[in-house]
Amino acid sequence: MSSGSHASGMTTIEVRELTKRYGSDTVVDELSFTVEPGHVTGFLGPNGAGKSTTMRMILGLAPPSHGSVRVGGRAYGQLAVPLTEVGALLDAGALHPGRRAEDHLLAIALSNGLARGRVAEVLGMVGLEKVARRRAGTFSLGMRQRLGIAAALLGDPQVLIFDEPVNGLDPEGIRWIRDFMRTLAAEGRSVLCSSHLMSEMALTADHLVVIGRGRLIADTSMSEFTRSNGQGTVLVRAEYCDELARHLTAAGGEVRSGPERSLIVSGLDSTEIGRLASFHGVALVELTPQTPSLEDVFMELTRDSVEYEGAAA
Ligand SMILES: Nc1ncnc2c1ncn2[C@@H]1O[C@H](COP(=O)(O)OP(=O)(O)OP(=O)(O)O)[C@@H](O)[C@H]1O
Repeated sequence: MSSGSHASGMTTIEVRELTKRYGSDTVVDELSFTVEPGHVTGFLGPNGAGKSTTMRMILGLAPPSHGSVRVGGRAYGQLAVPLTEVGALLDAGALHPGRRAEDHLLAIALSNGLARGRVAEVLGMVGLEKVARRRAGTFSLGMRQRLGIAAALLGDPQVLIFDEPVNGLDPEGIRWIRDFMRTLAAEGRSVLCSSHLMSEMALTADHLVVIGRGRLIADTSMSEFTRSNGQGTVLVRAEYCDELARHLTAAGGEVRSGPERSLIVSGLDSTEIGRLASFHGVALVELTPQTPSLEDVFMELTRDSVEYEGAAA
C-alpha cells in the first residue's frame, strides 16, 4: 500500500522562505527551517504567531504567497498518496458526532486507497480498540484527540504534524500524547508539534523552532537552548550575609536580597562565590544555582512580537 518513497529515510520537512499574506497582513514572513527525522521538533510561538498557517501550508491546505515547502523532497501536491507520507492532527473537533470511531477511520482509509485492516491497527495503537463502535460525539476531548491521531497514522506516514495537540487535555492525556510523540520520533519519523507553552515543549521536543509575528526567532536543539539560556543567578545563604554581600559586590557580582535572608547573585557563578566565601572565611549555609524557567526565556524572546500584536490590535 505504501508508496515506498520513504525508503531513503529522507523524510524531512523543508520550509524555505515561506510567506503568507492575507491582504496587507504578512502572517508568515520568509520562514525557513527543516524538521529532521528521529526528532520531535517543537514549533513554538505566542498565539497568532503564524504556527497554524505554516502547518496548513505544509499540508497543502493553503497556498504560500511566496516560498516553498517540501516533504521528503517533494511538494505536497506531488505526493501520490499524501496520507502515506504525512499525517496531521489539526483540529480534533472536526469529527462527525454521529459516526462510530471505526467507521470514521474506515471512510478515510477507503477514500485514500488504504487497506481496511489498518483501521483496527491504528485503533490499537492509540488505545481506542474497546470504544471502536462508539459514536465520536460521545468521546471526551482526550478520546477525540486519540481518534484524530489514529486517523493521522492510517497511512503509516514518516512525517507527522500536530497542531497544539495537548490544548485542553488533562494531565494524563497530556502525558499520553507526549509519550506517543516521543515514540513516533524514536521510530525514525519526523514529528512537528506546535505549542504556545515552552514548559510543555521542554518535556517533549528535541529541537525547537520559535516564531513570532511569522518570523523565525530561534532554530536550535532543546539542549543548546537550555544551556545557552540557563545561566541564571545563584542563591546564597551565609552566616554573615552582609559581609559576604560586600565581598561579592567588590568582586564584580550583582547582589540583591532573596527570600528568607538569602542573597541572589548574578555575574558570578557558584564556584567563584564558593571560593570568595572561603577566602574571606565566611561560612556558607547554601549555594544554589537558579535556572530561569524556560517559559521566562521564551516570553523574553517573543516579547517584541507579542507587544507588536497588542499594539496592532
Ligand atoms: N484565512 C485568514 N484570513 C486572514 N487572516 C488570517 C487567516 N488565517 C489566519 N489569519 C491571521 O494570521 C495570523 C496567524 O494565525 P495562526 O492561526 O497561523 O497563528 P498561530 O500561531 O497558529 O496562533 P494560534 O495558536 O492562536 O492559532 C493571525 O493574526 C490570524 O488572524
